[in-house]
Amino acid sequence: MSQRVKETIPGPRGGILARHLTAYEADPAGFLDDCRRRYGDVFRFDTGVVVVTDPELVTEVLARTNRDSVPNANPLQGGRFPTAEQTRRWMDARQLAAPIFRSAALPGRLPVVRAALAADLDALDGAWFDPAEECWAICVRALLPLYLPDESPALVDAVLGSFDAARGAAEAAVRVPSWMPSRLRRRVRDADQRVRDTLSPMLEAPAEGPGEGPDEGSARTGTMLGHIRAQPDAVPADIAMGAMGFTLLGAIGTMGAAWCWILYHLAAHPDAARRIRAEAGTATGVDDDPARALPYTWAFAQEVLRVRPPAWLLGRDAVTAVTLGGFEVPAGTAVMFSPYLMHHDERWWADDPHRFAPERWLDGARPHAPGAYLPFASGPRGCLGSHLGLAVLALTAAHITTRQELDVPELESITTYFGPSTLTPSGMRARLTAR
Ligand code: HEM
Repeated sequence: MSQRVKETIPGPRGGILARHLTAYEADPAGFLDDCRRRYGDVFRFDTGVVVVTDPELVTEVLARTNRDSVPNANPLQGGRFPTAEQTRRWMDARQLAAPIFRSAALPGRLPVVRAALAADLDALDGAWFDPAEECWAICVRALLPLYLPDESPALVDAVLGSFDAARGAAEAAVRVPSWMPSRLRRRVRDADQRVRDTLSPMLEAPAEGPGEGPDEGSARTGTMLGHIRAQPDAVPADIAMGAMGFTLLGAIGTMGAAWCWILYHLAAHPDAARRIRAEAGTATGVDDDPARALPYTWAFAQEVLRVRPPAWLLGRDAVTAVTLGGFEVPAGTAVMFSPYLMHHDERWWADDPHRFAPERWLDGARPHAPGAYLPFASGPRGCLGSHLGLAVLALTAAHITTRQELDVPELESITTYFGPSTLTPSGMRARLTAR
């Protein structure tokens, strides 16, 4: 990499987007890939927006998050950067929540997740549904037993409401980032408040009953609520709220979208589905170590996240000027990167990245250049629940193939929607019927 700081980042004057919005919207990934071929691995995309497509540089940006960049500013907060104090408190909440999601903690937790998932999948029996509508609630209900000892329809509703409001606002923000209508802002704020109002009494109530006392707060088996209560020092309310509410909210969009793509690829690759069925039908120790007990199913989930990474476009906002690949990137620039693009770039993959091939993950060797597989991002703000997320996807594939028949008609007419926050299948109908 050249150490020389070049003066301008390549790309047309004034940026690409203003004059090519229609072409971009028609095929966002193809358009970005075309820019990459034309301008190189660092190109100027729009005023104040730079796209980076080299995995080494992307890894560098992600590793420096919280130091010289922050995750993209939220237009709902007027596009302001979080303050250093806000970031510090979120990192405290992350740290508090982390033991619940660690892979070593899965054996104690996976049975409840699996049971919740199975109940929802079985409840769909015989009905036609659009996975891109059902997936969010299914994921919240699958994760909720990790948070609370009892069911809480009120929290499920509040979390889904908040997620829905944020998603609606993200769609609108694509076109009106700087003057987000106040109606949308209010809707998001109200929905967010409902989550807080639902969670606050739970966090404030004295511990009582099974699953809530300090004994149940063990990092191995307890719920997030028990874990927070078991802390030796009282946890400040905003940090408890972050660990309880915002980790759950952070999971839904990506988990839900990935869940849809699992169904799609099971239907699109019947040979893979048969192999998963055979593996899951005889597997033992799934709750202890699903990656080891279900190696092919796990590889299938990894491959689904490769071909359809839900977070297909991510970014960081530079809070200080940075040098990237020899270019000077001024403070305030949004540095974007696309896991989707990197996952399909022949330069970074040992075998044809355009082929759906779970086997590429099986022989233990990494099938890609370092940093080229990023479904969970990386660095200090990477995904907190990556192992759990993969486990939920593998368990979904295992349950469906062993217990249900999956029908997805007209596969060829299903398209990929490159949304502002996630990648989802569009025009998909599915039916699960008990075997
Ligand atoms: C297959 C499922 C999942 C995928 C593909 C996924 C993907 C991601 C990605 C790409 C990010 C980084 C976003 C960025 O860099 O701006 C992220 C962040 C996050 N994820 Fe996941 N995720 C999944 C499941 C989960 C689960 C199960 C949880 C926990 C219950 C979770 C909790 C979080 C949280 C809290 C963050 C925010 C991290 C921060 O800002 O510090 N995710 N996820």
